[in-house]
Amino acid sequence: MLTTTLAAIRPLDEEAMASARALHGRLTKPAGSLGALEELSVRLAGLAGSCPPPLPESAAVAVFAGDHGVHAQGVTPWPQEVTAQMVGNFLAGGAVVNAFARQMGASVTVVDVGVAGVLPELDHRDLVAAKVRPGTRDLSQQPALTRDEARTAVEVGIQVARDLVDAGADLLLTGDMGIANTTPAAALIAAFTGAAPAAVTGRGTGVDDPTYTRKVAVVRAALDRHTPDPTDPLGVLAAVGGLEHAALTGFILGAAARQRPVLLDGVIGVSAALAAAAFAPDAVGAMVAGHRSVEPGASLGLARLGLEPLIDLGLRLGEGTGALLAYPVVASAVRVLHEVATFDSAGVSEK
Ligand SMILES: O=C(O)c1ccc[n+]([C@@H]2O[C@H](COP(=O)([O-])O)[C@@H](O)[C@H]2O)c1
Ligand SMILES: Cc1cc2nc[nH]c2cc1C
Repeated sequence: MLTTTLAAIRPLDEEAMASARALHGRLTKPAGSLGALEELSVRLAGLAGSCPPPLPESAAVAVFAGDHGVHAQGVTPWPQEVTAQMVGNFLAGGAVVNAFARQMGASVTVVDVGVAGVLPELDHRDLVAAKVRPGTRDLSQQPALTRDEARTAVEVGIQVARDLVDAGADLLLTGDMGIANTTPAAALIAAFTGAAPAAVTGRGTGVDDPTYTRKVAVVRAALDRHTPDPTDPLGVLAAVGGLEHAALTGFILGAAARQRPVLLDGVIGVSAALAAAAFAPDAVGAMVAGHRSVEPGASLGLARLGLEPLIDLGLRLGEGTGALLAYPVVASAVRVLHEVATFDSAGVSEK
């Protein structure tokens, strides 16, 4: 499934992009006046292979949840059981992602790809039960996952993307939940960019100074132990990744293979995007950076991918919340190509 997905990922369609650029030049606005939205809409035309590209009308967030053996190293102040408890909160509709999704008219799909704790007794109809294993191993001591486990998690993400697209989703949004998951995200970003552990490691849920120092040391120790090879993305994900990071990698690849844009949320989505780009460089064409997380690794990773985030509100929540806030910006960028009059049709004089 991974191999066929990678084979289906194509470069952007240059002809559709040229048409979109030409159309922008005829619309009733000064050339370039929509800033980043213009190039975004051009790219989406290239992804869809048509101008205008389809207006996104059915956005779907997938929140991939997993736990982390590295939690044992004291890299976060939160107890591990919060991951399972928040999955319960997502299913009950009580989390920030649910509130934002209702605001934006998006669906929320919760995927248990590796929660260690016991999920609360709830209506689980909205839960995709795809646990690869109950949490990763401690990446500072041993590989977090076997290659087989990492591949299985990637394929969970591909399948979720396929199922959402088959059900009518035309825009996919990354979401994540996993106490301690900013530690593997930092390690992945360091592995793929070559940046120093201190440059990519952030304060996650809000760690104090001693915890931050420990977290940087843990990321450094993991990289020293495994020396992950950035040209072997499955090996990197297995050594220092997480189950939700691996599944998100597959989710992004699955979106790209079906020519659907995928809006990246925070640092976990960005770390997965780097892995996806290592599998298939053309997958970057499907990626849209939703927002700039305050995690330093997120900015570093986006710069490496050549992506500029659409919004910057100082968020560091995860769940898909930053991606959701950017959804109306993406839809507006495309709507311009569908609805705005040309100078000719509206009888507006050109300069
Ligand atoms: O999206 C982000 O950039 C982001 C930044 C900081 C924290 N988080 C969320 O917080 C959790 C991980 O934080 P931590 O400190 O336990 O590693 C996890 O559930 C993430 O979704 C997410
Ligand atoms: C309460 C809580 C909610 C979250 N949502 C995403 N990560 C989170 C981490 C915590 C701790």
